[in-house]
Formats: sequence, C-alpha cells, structure tokens
Amino acid sequence: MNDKLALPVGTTLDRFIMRKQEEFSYATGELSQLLRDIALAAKIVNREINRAGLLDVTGAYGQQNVQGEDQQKLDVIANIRFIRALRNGGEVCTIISEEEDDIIQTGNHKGKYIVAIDPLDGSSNIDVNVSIGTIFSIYRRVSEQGGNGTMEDCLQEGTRQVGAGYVIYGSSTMLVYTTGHGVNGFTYDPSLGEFFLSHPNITSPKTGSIYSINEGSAASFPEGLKQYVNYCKESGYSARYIGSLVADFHRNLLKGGIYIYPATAKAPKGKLRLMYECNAMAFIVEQAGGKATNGSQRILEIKPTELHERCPLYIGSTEMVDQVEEYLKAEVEVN
Ligand SMILES: O=P(O)(O)OC[C@H]1O[C@](O)(COP(=O)(O)O)[C@@H](O)[C@@H]1O
Repeated sequence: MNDKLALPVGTTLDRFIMRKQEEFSYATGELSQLLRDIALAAKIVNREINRAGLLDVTGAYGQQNVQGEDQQKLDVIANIRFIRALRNGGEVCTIISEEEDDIIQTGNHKGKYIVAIDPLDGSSNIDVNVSIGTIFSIYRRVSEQGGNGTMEDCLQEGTRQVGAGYVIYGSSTMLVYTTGHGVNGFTYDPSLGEFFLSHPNITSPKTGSIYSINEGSAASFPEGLKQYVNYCKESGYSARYIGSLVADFHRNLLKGGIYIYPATAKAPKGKLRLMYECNAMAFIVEQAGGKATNGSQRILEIKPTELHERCPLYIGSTEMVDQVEEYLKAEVEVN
C-alpha cells in the first residue's frame, strides 16, 4: 500500500499532510486540518506528561469512568485537551471518548467528521514513567451536515474509518497514522515543537518471534490460546508485555510480533474497546500488511452496537495471527 509521493525523512508533518492532500483532487482540506488539530493536542499532552511529576498531575483523579476504572488525573487532562482541540478545529461534529459516558456534541454542525478517542492509553503505567499513548479513529458522518452527529454516525464498522492513528509518549514521542494509503510515523522534536517524518511507509514483518500477552490471566485463557502460548515458548519466542497497548503494538509493528488481549474470566468479552482501541489499531496494522481479529472475525468487520463495547484482540504479523487462529479453531473442532 505504497503511496504515490515518497517524501524524504525529515519532512514536517504539516508539509506531509499538505502534499498528501494534493494527491486527491476531491480533498477539501478538512481531514488535513483535523489531523493537525490532533497533532497540536498531542504536543500539549506530551508536555503535561513530561512534567507530570513536577506538577502534581500524577495519581488518581478521584472519579471512575463509564468502564468503572479509576480515572487518573492525566486521563482527565488528556481528555480535556483533545476534546478542546477537536471542538475548536471545527471539523468534528461528534466525539466518542473512553473518559466520557455519552457522545460529545461539539456544536460544529457543519463538521463532517466523527472522532473516537482513547485520550490516554496504558493508564496503569502513567505514574511509573512507562510508555503510554493516545489512540484515535476518524469516520465521516453519514447523517446530513447541519446538526449534531447521531448514534448511527458513531457506531460505524471499522472498515468505514477514513483515518486512524496513535501517539506514543515514550523514549521519544511519535505520531503514527494512516488515511488508507499506507502508514507513516513522525517523531516529535520538542526543541522545535515539530513532528518530522522518521518512519515512512511502515510495513509489518509477515512473522516475528515476540508475543505480548498478560499471562497473569493464563488460567482462564481459551485452551487453544494456552497451547499457542506454549508453542511460542517452545519455539524460543521472546515474551514482551509493557501493559500499554500502544507501546506493545508499536514495537511489534516495527519488529514483527503478536499482541493478544483475549477473553478471560476477569474480562469475558476481552478488555479493549472496539471503537477507540481495536478499530484504530486494526486499520493501521492492515495498512502495514498485518492482521487483526477477535480470534475468528476480522476486527474491522465487527458491527458495533455500543459506544464502549469490548472485544478480544489478536493483532500483529499476519502469519502469527493466522497461527493462533488455527489453534483456537482446533480447540472449537475438538469440543
Ligand atoms: O493490565 P492488563 O489487564 O494487562 O491490561 C493492560 C491493557 O489495558 C490497557 O491499559 C487499556 O487501556 P486504558 O489504559 O486506556 O484503559 C491497554 O493499554 C493495555 O494493553
């Protein structure tokens, strides 16, 4: 899925967005502006994260989100920053956020786009200086412009995404995104306040030797998955699990590997949310030549019914996802 115009490493994000837009005669610039708005909010959130220990913005916020999870102060700050940037940008009519029970109407009735966002992914790692991230999906509204976005606008299948990406706040801060024409990564230079193209046309190795799964829940893994994890161990694969989806996904995307968050006794439908975690990563991995399923069905073809619905996630190098699916299928056939 290579693009027409290969821009050199070091190209600013702004110039990259502009040049890519020129490739599409029908482009109106709104999606480009939306991507810039997300990049701006990411710079602000990056600054807050880097200074978190100095600003007393670590620790719990004292409230729970709709998932019943204790919100961290930085969860709330990131949520406010991204919603503000998307509202002020004017391109987005409605937002779905992990930190908000209901959909957020921005008042931008002319806005063509819906954004589903996990403002801060990897909450358990926020206070311990381990890589965390932001995940976003972009959809075009299906309802007429001129009013608020509807639930029908929000509950679209992942195949209808027009853009998706993540920001990883790690040893360096990167923005990785796709608009359906390949995947590109940009590294943030805080001294210049700019994102620069550092990883053009990211492609996921067809296979790898890294598996990422929280084996703490192994007792309640599906039998087929237990056997696959044993196969990984017998094959001398490396177990790598940071506990931040963005960070585990990013490593495996570049090096080859598989990330799995299955259905478990603690999370019978899996833990990760379809609308603002799984769909975005599935779009990116497929654009990079990888694969994403819930163990049997393509993530992007799952028809959402709820804003915060969860689903199991098997994502990464195609041959590894194919293989674990074989193990899961074999288990079903035996039973
Ligand atoms: O601690 P567990 O159960 O392994 O879950 C870790 C997973 O949950 C998440 O933290 C879920 O995301 P949030 O932090 O946004 O709620 C993923 O980033 C991560 O991969």
